[in-house]
Amino acid sequence: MKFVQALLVLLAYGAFCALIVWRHRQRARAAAQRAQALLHSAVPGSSAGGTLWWVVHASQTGQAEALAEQTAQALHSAGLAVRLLPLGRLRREDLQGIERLLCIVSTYGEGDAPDSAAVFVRDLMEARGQADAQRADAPPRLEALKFGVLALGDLSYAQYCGFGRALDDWLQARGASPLFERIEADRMAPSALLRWREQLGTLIGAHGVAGASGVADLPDWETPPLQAWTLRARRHLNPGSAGGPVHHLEFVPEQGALPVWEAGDLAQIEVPGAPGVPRDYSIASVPADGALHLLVRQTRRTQADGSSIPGLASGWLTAAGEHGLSVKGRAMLRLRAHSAFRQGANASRPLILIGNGTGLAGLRAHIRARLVQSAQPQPQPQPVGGAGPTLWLIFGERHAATDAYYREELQAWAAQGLLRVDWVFSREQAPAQLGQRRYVQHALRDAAPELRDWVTGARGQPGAAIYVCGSLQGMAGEVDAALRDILGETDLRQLADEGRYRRDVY
Ligand SMILES: Cc1cc2nc3c(=O)[nH]c(=O)nc-3n(C[C@H](O)[C@H](O)[C@H](O)COP(=O)(O)O)c2cc1C
Repeated sequence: MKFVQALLVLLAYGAFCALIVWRHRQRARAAAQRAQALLHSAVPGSSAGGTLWWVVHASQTGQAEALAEQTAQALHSAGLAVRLLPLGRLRREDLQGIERLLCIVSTYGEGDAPDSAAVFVRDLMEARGQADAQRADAPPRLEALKFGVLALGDLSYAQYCGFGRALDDWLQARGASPLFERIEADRMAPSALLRWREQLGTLIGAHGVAGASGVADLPDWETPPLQAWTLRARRHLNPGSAGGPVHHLEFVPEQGALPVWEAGDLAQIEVPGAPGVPRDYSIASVPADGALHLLVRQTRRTQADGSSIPGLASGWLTAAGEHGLSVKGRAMLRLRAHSAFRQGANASRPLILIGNGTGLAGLRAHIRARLVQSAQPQPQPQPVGGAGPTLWLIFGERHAATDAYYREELQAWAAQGLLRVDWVFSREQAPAQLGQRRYVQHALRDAAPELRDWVTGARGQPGAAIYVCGSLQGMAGEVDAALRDILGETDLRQLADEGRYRRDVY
């Protein structure tokens, strides 16, 4: 009897959990569908005069993009006509006809625009030809435009909110007038996001349709809560390395099933010593791996007396004991969709994956996603041999003996013909070549003809997409220069515009 009762309770609990998961998925799907409906398409609004509200985002890791989706949704729910798109897709002709514009933009590099806005900066913000306003490339005049800017940034950078400020200044210099003072959010500060929301409320109050729902009714506006995850395993991948210790970590949720994410997404982790300042890490696995994998290098901070101690977040993640996270210990974590680095429309293209150091994490997730896909039964027999692998990894580190992370699995996939791996070790040169270190950009230049074949589709496969993950300093800039030389400036720009050149750099 007791057994039956227990079974019934268990079944009821199981059904309850399933319902919660189902409702959560329904809501997430509905939110994604709403955002999709707004993307690139004007939603017919019933506002007086039918003014179209343009909501644009410039985002590297998706925070500005998510806030722009929520902003667009709020306006739409209030009965306003809305168009949502990346700032990089805003054309000169569009801009000249716009009356209302809301910009949510982050800052990267040293006060620069995110990659997706590079076209806008180059073609519009840096346009010369002031002397002759009739010229096609003259900076536009925007007297009819009223706009608002939400600038995302991080106060620890010298050029705080550099791009948001530059965009604001540029719009005003072109004759546009601000609807309200620029709002700056230091590391997504809730107080700043609240001010943005209040400004939206005011705009909606003034322009929205009576009776329509507005900001207050919006679901999913808040950042999703952190969840408790358990560190299931940790492995030191580079003992004896000249570089900082690199660890492979595996997390599973403390309760419930593994949530869904895609290759390219990020995990945000809050470290006990730094509440409210979560750190982003590229996820190195896909859900089919059964756990969330991270690749973390222990960094060191120099103290006032010249001695160095482990970095707050990386130190905690990579050490057990009192000041660290032990295996079976708990970490508070949330997943962040990073649409700019997902496969998206590149799902059936070959991938060229370029990175260094722990940048291998994001690239490994893409490789694993493809292997999971290829392991599933295919409706059509896949072409065997002939055209060769559809994944090409070009990975740079220091020493072959210590720093070839995931060597066994990568080599196994290479042996199966699924993957081409080019290892580039910078400190393996013969003594005579010392001082001429070899990095991924050199490997790219050496393989230029093959790279062109991959990208143009000359191998009998669709043209490849290029993904770069790793350090901005040194690697990403040099890789970009090498790609420009190999493929030509215009073609590389075209690839970026088509979403076939994507970067996750830090
Ligand atoms: C490599 C890197 C460089 C950054 N440079 C700056 C900067 O110069 N100024 C600034 O205010 N914020 C800077 N940030 C912080 C981002 O702007 C901030 O994290 C923002 O919330 C990211 O939004 P997104 O997810 O929409 O790209 C930088 C972040 C990274 C990872």
